[in-house]
Amino acid sequence: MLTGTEVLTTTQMRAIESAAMASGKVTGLDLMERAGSAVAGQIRLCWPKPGRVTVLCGPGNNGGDGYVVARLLHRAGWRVRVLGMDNTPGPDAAEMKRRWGKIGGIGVLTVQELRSGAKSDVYVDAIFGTGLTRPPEGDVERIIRHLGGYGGDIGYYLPRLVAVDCPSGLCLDSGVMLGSRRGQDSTWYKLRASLTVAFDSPKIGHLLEQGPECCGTLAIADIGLHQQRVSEVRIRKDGPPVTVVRRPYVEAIWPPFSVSDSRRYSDTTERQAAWLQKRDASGSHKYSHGHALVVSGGPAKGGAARLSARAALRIGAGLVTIAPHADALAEHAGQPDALMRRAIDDADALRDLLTDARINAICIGPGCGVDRATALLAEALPARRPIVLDADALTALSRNPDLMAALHDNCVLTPHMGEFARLFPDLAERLDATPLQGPAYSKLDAARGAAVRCGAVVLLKGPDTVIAAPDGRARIHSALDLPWLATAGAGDVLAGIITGLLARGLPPLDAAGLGALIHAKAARAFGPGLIADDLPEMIPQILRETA
Ligand SMILES: NC(=O)C1=CN([C@@H]2O[C@H](COP(=O)(O)OP(=O)(O)OC[C@H]3O[C@@H](n4cnc5c(N)ncnc54)[C@H](OP(=O)(O)O)[C@@H]3O)[C@@H](O)[C@H]2O)[C@@H](O)CC1
Ligand SMILES: Nc1ncnc2c1ncn2[C@@H]1O[C@H](COP(=O)(O)OP(=O)(O)O)[C@@H](O)[C@H]1O
Ligand SMILES: [K+]
Repeated sequence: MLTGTEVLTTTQMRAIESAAMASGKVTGLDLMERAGSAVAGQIRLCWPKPGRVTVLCGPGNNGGDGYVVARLLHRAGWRVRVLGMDNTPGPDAAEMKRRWGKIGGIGVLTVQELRSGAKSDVYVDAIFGTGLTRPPEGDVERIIRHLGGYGGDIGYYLPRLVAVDCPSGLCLDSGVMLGSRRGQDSTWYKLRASLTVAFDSPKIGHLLEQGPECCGTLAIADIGLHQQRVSEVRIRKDGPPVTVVRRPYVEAIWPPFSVSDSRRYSDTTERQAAWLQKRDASGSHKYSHGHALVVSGGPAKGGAARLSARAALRIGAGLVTIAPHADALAEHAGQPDALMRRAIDDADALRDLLTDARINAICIGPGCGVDRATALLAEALPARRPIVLDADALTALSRNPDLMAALHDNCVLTPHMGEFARLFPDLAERLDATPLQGPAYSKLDAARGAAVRCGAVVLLKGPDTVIAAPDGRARIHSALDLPWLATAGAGDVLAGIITGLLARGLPPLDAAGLGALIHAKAARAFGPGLIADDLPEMIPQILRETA
């Protein structure tokens, strides 16, 4: 269910590039020409009238792409200034530098040089790309700070920064600026490109943490590496052995803020849409769409679970039962009438209820209370039914190693960062450390590490939601355009949507991925002013619009 676009690590990208070259069908120079040509093409699409451009070229192949951009924009009538480094680049970059050298000069890549002369309409950042290994320092650091607006005038009115592959300093495996403290509004530097042109596929760092904000609009250019998008690679007889490691697979199911081609993301087929809308022949009566049980808590705590239950109903679970403590049963007498109610006071009562094998998905945590969640999880987990653990259930887990050990691959954990840190403190600590080396430890690494450790699907919530399965498959859902989704109860609704999808029979990773997508689409469709109660009510519209 749901096809996103494949996301690569920088190692995978390099392996694909090497395999392409080893196949003899393409040279490094060809790829560099195509990459530079894609960037120049995007610049001309965005700003058709030739103007002044400054191209900043670094020491490696990213810089090589920059020299191509300079040559092609010059040919298109732009007034081009190039600043580069006095270095010994690889042969392809050296050749592109030489070709540019026949057309124009190369200034020194320093802030003084950048500030001298006429201002440009467009600045092209071709300093570092996938080869960044450590925080920028020296002249390069000063240039990046300057471009980021901390160093002077250019940054403050620099609307047209175009990044080649990524804004320099961004680690494409994690989405953090190397050397910059995570999670804080960095006083270090933060480049904000208006356009980033990357090659073949998005990389992890384009989608996570600071990546989307720094990249601006993300355009993914096809540079003809399709033949390498298979796991088995044929090598020329005399070529070096190349292995392309392409599994486990990571997918982006929603693009960050703004991409040039959003059709690459979150496709549902006609058959999947029909299933979501119940137009197919999958069910003839309510039980064929499953029976979800949403465990609730004691008196005055029922709102959260009711949000979950309402969402499970709206996403199409055939039946939903809310199960509070008997003392709170009366509170649940109101809307929606479609909801069934059944008191559960203790683990014995839950065991009785679970003798009904038709209950095929459970949601536990929202408004449940930690002690109650602890007791009921001890009963529910060994039943091995699909189950979503959120809120108080996650706190219960973090306090009870026995419960943690009882998790299984039908479980979906939905922690936000605070809950994640309680559950997996060592992983959270690694994430919190200032990244000084690339590839930096990422949210994806953390979610995957957690999923492997606990043997369950882990959905780490945030503006960039990462979902990982114990077998290594993962999905990334970036929703930076939805700050209004950070509202009380939004997580309870998400837990309910996922529970409903589990009840309808989706496997846990798919239920979590599709749940995150529908949840965000509902928030996007409602817009600012959203409260969590609005989210379930938007689901019918989202289902209708699913193509
Ligand atoms: N993959 C593809 O399909 C294609 C890739 N292409 C392009 O190649 C780019 C990758 O090129 P790349 O590997 O040469 O690395 P790049 O980003 O230029 O930087 C590496 C250089 O910087 C240096 N360096 C690193 N950190 C540093 C620091 N903090 N401060 C100072 N120096 C630092 C590092 O030196 P070292 O770490 O060895 O000391 C090395 O010299 C990729 O982003 C894309 O634009 C396209 O041309 C064609 C298709
Ligand atoms: N800035 C943001 N932009 C987009 N989505 C966000 C943002 N902050 C949080 N979210 C999403 O909102 C939901 C909040 O869930 P949670 O933290 O559990 O809140 P609550 O416990 O109040 O329900 C999650 O789905 C999360 O991914
Ligand atoms: K760059």
